[in-house]
Amino acid sequence: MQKIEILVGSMLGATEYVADAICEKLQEMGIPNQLHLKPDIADLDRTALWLICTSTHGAGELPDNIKPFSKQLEEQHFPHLSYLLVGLGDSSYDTFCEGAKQMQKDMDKTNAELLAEPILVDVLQHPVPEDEVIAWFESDHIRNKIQSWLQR
Ligand SMILES: Cc1cc2nc3c(=O)[nH]c(=O)nc-3n(C[C@H](O)[C@H](O)[C@H](O)COP(=O)(O)O)c2cc1C
Repeated sequence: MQKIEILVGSMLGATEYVADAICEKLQEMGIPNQLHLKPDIADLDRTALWLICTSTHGAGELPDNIKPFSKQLEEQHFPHLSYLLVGLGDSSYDTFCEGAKQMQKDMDKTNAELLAEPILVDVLQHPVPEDEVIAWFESDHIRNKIQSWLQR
């Protein structure tokens, strides 16, 4: 069966909580999945759907644990790969969710297909970001996208 690879970029753990919540949801749905807390191209299944969850740190930078993966993407070509993107950030920074936006640019360059509009969660408005992300994940729009990907 098709699987979902969950890639996490997190500095302080908030995005990891979000990824854990998605993992639980996928378990309930009976969809095989794997969590990657230190994403590395060599460990990832390229036939899987990738769900990339990342926060932003520094001045609009990716978290340290996912920076090497972003670098690895420079040499990749993924014309058959699909992915979803979840960003966490704080709107008091003028570099709101730049990490997730950077990740989207990196993935775009590989020719991977972004399956749906990314969700960018403002932790200032939503102190429990996993609630927002799970609502997005369970929306008809995202469920339908995942179901049609699974049936490909
Ligand atoms: C030192 C520091 C720098 C940050 N810089 C940004 C930023 O440039 N843009 C943004 O949208 N959020 C920024 N944030 C907010 C984090 O992205 C937000 O708190 C997020 O929930 C952290 O998730 P994590 O615990 O998974 O790393 C920053 C937070 C800290 C502590």
